[in-house]
Amino acid sequence: MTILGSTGSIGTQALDIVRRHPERFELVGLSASSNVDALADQAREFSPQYVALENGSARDLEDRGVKEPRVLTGRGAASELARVEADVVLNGVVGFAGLAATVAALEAKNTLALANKESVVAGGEWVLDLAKDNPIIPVDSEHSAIFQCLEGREPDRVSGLLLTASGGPFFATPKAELLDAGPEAALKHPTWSMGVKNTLDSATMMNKGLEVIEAHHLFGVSYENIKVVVHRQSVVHGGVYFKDGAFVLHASPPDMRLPIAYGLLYPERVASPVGDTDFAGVSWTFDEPRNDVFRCLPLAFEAGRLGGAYPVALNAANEVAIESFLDGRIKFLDIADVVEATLESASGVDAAAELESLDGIVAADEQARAEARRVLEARR
Ligand SMILES: NC(=O)C1=CN([C@@H]2O[C@H](COP(=O)(O)OP(=O)(O)OC[C@H]3O[C@@H](n4cnc5c(N)ncnc54)[C@H](OP(=O)(O)O)[C@@H]3O)[C@@H](O)[C@H]2O)C=CC1
Ligand SMILES: CC(=O)[C@@H](O)[C@H](O)COP(=O)(O)O
Ligand SMILES: [Mn+2]
Repeated sequence: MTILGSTGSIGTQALDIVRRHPERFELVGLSASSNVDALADQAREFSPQYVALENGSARDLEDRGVKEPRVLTGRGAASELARVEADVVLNGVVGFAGLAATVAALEAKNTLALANKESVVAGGEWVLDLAKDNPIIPVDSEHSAIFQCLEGREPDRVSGLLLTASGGPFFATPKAELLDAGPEAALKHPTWSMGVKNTLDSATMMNKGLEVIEAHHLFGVSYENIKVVVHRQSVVHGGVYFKDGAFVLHASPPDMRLPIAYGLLYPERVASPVGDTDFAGVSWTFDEPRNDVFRCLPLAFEAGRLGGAYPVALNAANEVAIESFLDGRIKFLDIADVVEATLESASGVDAAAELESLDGIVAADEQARAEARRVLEARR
C-alpha cells in the first residue's frame, strides 16, 4: 500500500488503521508536501520502501534520521510514487494538486482508493476512462456509502442516489449573521474532524457540490437523479434509490477510519476502531439544503450540468476564493459570489479547453484561476 498525503487528516487516519492491523499491510510509500517533521516521524515508525516530499530535500529527511527508504523529492514526487507498483494507492492529497497523482496511479494500473474528490471533479470523464480496467474504490464517506449500497446489485436497477450533508457549522445561522462569519467559526465542523479545506467547503456546502459531481462521474447517474439532504447527525452517509421503490441507506459512526479501511482492504472488512452504534432512542433528521443562502451547492449542480471545463472552473474558483477568505481578504458569503462570477465568465475557458490530457486540464485550471483572480481584483 502507498499513502499519498500521509501527513494529513486522511493520511494519519489511514496510518492508524495500519497500526491496528499491521499484518494486513506492506507499506510501499508515504508522501507529504512540506511537513518534513511529520513525514520523518512516520518513516521511522512504519519503514516504508519509499518516501516522497514535494517541497524539501533528501537531506531534510536524512537530518531527521530517515536513512533507509528511497527518497523522491520535488514537484511531482507524489505522482512518481503513485506509479510505483502497490496493491492499493490511497490518494489523500488535498485539492486540485491531487489530480496528477490520481492519473499516475491509474496509468500505472494500481488500484486507487480515492479520497481526493477534486481529481474526479476536474478530471471528469477522462479520469473515469483511465479507470476502466482498475476501478476506483471511493473513500469519501458518501461515495463509500453508495458504493457499499451498490455492492452485488445490478447498476441498471438504480434510479437515483442520495448524498447527505451535515449542513456544516452554519446550517441554522440566519443569513445576516453570516455576513461577519470568520475562519475560526467556519472551521468548527459539527461532526467530522478533517483538514482545513474540506472543513471550509463543508461550511459553504461546496463540499457537497463537489461530491455531487464526484458521484455523477463515479456512478454514472445523471444530475437530475442525485438528491442532497441535510442530515445533522452524519450517521447516514448516502443511499441508493432503486427502480422498484426500494431505498437502501448506509449508516455508520462519523469516523473516516471506517471508509478508509474499507477502501484499502476492499472487499475485506476489518474490526471497527469504534464501538457499535446503539440506535435505541436515537432520532435522525433529514432537511432540504438552504440553497438560497449556501449557493455553492446549486452552482456546482449547474457547473456539473454544463459539463466541459465548467467543473474545472468551479473547483479552481473555489480554491482561489477560500484562500482569500482564510487570508481575511473576502467575507464568507463572497466565496459563492467569486465562484458564480468566475463561472459566468468561464465560457472562454470552456471553449479553449482540451480535457483529454493532464496538461489540458491543468491549462484549463490555470486559466480559471486567472479568471477568479480577475474577479477578486475587480471587487476591491
Ligand atoms: N479529512 C477527511 O476526513 C476527508 C477528506 N476528504 C478529501 O481527502 C483529501 C485530503 O483531505 P485532508 O486529509 O482533510 O487534507 P489535509 O489538508 O489534512 O492533508 C493534505 C495532505 O496532502 C499533502 N499535500 C498538500 N498539498 C500537496 C501537494 N501540492 N502535493 C502533494 N501533497 C500535498 C499534505 O502534506 P503536508 O502535510 O506536508 O502539507 C497532506 O499530507 C481532500 O481532497 C479532501 O476533500 C474526503 C473525505 C473526508
Ligand atoms: C467525511 C466526509 O466525507 C466529508 O466530506 C464530509 O462529508 C464533510 O461533511 P459535510 O457533510 O458537512 O460536507
Ligand atoms: Mn464527504
